[in-house]
Amino acid sequence: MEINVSSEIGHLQGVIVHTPGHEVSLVNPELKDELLFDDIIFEDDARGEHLDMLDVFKTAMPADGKVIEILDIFEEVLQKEDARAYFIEQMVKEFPEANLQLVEPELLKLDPKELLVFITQGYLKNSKGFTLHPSPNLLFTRDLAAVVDSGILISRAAKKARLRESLLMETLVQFHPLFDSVRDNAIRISGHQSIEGGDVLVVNKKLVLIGMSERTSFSGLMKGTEGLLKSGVETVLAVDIPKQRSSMHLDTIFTFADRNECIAFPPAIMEQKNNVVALFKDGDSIKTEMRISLQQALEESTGESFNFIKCGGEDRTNQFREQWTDGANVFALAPGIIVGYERNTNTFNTLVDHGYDLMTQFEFVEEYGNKEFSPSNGQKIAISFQGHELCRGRGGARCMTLPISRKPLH
Ligand SMILES: NC(=O)NCCC[C@H](N)C(=O)O
Repeated sequence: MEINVSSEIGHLQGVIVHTPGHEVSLVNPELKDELLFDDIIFEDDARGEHLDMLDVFKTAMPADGKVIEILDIFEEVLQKEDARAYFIEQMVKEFPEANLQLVEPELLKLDPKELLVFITQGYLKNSKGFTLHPSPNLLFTRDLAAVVDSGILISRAAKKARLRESLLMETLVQFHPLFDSVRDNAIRISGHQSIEGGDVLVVNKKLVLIGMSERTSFSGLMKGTEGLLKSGVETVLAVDIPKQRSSMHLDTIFTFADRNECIAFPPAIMEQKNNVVALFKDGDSIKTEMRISLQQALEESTGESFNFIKCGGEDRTNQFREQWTDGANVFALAPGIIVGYERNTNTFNTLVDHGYDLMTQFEFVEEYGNKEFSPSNGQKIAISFQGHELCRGRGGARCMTLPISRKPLH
């Protein structure tokens, strides 16, 4: 499969996901805040909801489309002794407080399956009492990297609770053949810098948005921008967003639904002024220019107009409630074909006002499950799926997906 994503909405052909496993059952109420979950979640239902969501993806994708479970490809990588050694070495280095050097010889002896248990659940067989915290946020594969055109930017998580996922992604890119074409030019963020994939939105191959958020530091943003500008992107729009839990990434308050159509959380996007800086290449350095708003910046950079649909509709309380449960975090399966949590009813009603047909996940699978889904030009469908457990991890459909291949837009 060719790695290529040149928009947020091109027909999905390849996506990396993680269906939640036992690691989510290891989040206890005492630890949930440190582990970035807002509640404890029920594993069986979360898994069922996730698998149902994947059914929708598979229904909408072309016959040769691929939904890839990240632990499947990571297990393949861990068959290689040098990959196991590399990953363990990074873990020892990045988590000095965990004293992993004490169990390094045992870690090196683990078979791939046992190592996966250690990575996801923190549990080390035969080493009594030696545990790390689990990795429940692996569910949000979006934040591990961003494919931009035919390159990849590997995230470096801002929070310790997610840093293990960054090492996993780095190891995947280093060792899995899926990433052969992007390995050598991958953009990497080092040291104390941070950037997370939920902050990176690909408008087109020349234009990328990066959120300056709770999770993406200024130097992480600049380093990411430098790499993107070298790789052929012409403009990065840095979007300053509130640094807070409810909007920890740009994609929690802003996503693309169709050509020139987005869903936005009004208070943090539509009602902000002078919150966007355009970054371009200027010889060997980077030039900056202020922009009045995200809408103006998008329109000026593309020469096209954009329609911003309000997450939660007109009512203020609904805007806040539905942003909290990821109403603004939709995932596009194709231009105008989006999925989002069913519970965000006001957002769905607003989408209907903007010409979307509403379908539940079951109606969509029933209608298109036995035939190839080829979206016609101008067709708009908003597909709702149930995620009452999933949404307690504080992420929506876009957060749970790392697209690696989308058809180019014409
Ligand atoms: N792109 C996203 O917004 N991802 C959601 C991440 C949720 C996760 N519990 C976190 O706090 O990192």
